[in-house]
Amino acid sequence: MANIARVTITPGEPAGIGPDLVVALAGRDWPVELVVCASPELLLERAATLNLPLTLIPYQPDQTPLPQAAGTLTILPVALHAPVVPGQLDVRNSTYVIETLARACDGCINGEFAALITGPVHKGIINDAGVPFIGHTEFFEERSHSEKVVMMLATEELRVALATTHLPLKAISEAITPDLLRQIITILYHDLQTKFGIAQPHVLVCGLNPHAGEGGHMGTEEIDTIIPVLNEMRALGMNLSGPLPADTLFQPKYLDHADAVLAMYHDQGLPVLKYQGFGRAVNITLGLPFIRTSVDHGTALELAGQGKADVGSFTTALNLAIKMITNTQ
Ligand SMILES: NC(=O)c1ccc[n+]([C@@H]2O[C@H](COP(=O)([O-])OP(=O)(O)OC[C@H]3O[C@@H](n4cnc5c(N)ncnc54)[C@H](O)[C@@H]3O)[C@@H](O)[C@H]2O)c1
Ligand SMILES: N[C@H](C(=O)O)[C@H](O)COP(=O)(O)O
Repeated sequence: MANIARVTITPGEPAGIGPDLVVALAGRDWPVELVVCASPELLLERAATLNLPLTLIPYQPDQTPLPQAAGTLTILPVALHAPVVPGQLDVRNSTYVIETLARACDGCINGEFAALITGPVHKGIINDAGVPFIGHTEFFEERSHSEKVVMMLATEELRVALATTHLPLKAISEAITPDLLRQIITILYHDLQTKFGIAQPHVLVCGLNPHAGEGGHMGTEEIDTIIPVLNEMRALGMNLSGPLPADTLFQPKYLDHADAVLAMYHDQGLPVLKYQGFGRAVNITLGLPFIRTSVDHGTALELAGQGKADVGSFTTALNLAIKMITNTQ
């Protein structure tokens, strides 16, 4: 990396394991500056609870970024709205969570930060506060005025992107339109090339229905929508296989010759990915004007403040963001 990059981190839900994981990140040196958008009191309290050393360095945007030394984090303060008890959600802190995401996102859009790494939020409690919130992916899409973004989760061995994200099952068929598929495939293909350095990606595309529709006898979305769009995109030079039956494509025979799988919906692709690599997978938002990676798990409220949370996915998310910064420099 030519210059030291400055990346920003949001710990997510304050009552969850996010703060534990952020404090744990300070257990080693990092080659980038880690600017955490969070309450300083929250991080110091969680470090004390976990008996981990932590010194917070005030964020100074005008200073040249320095690599983060073990035992420290750089802090961009965001005030809590209520005291935090690990494991106990408090609706009053929902807007605090949104404020951390907004500040970090805006800093990425204006070039202040080279990447954003997010800890887990609790979607339910944010909505309970009256703030409509589907997920980080959709929040950053809207805030950055991106036309469309793509959720992709990845381990060292497998990448799974989603055509639709946090939708109820009954809404999925209608959501999979030719325009959506064209947008998703274009972004996936482009970002595999530019952010992952794969010159000619090969993507396996799942069907929507059992047996990829069984020739139209178990659903017609493949014939009506997916096959025509894949043919169109192949004519543009993209290496796409499918639509393949989702129950049998996740085997080495197919995966060994592919760079990513495109699943039609959340629980078609993510259970396979998380079975294969939960705890070391990364959630990446493709199509944003900045790099955003995240953990593969949720808030795990029952583990907060106990020293039992595995920091593997957060560490992998940060390492991948650093690699992506290098790939795009
Ligand atoms: N990145 C995110 O913001 C994100 C991702 C997934 C879920 N969520 C949210 O998290 C909340 C809880 O979701 P859930 O219960 O379905 O999933 P969860 O990931 O919080 O928990 C699922 C299981 O995995 C365990 N687990 C999770 N992370 C762990 C870690 N780092 N170390 C050890 N064990 C871990 C939990 O103890 C639990 O048994 C929901 O509100 C959901 O929307 C957020
Ligand atoms: N769909 C993600 C998962 O299952 O891991 C998770 O809910 C996080 O999504 P966002 O990054 O959009 O919040």
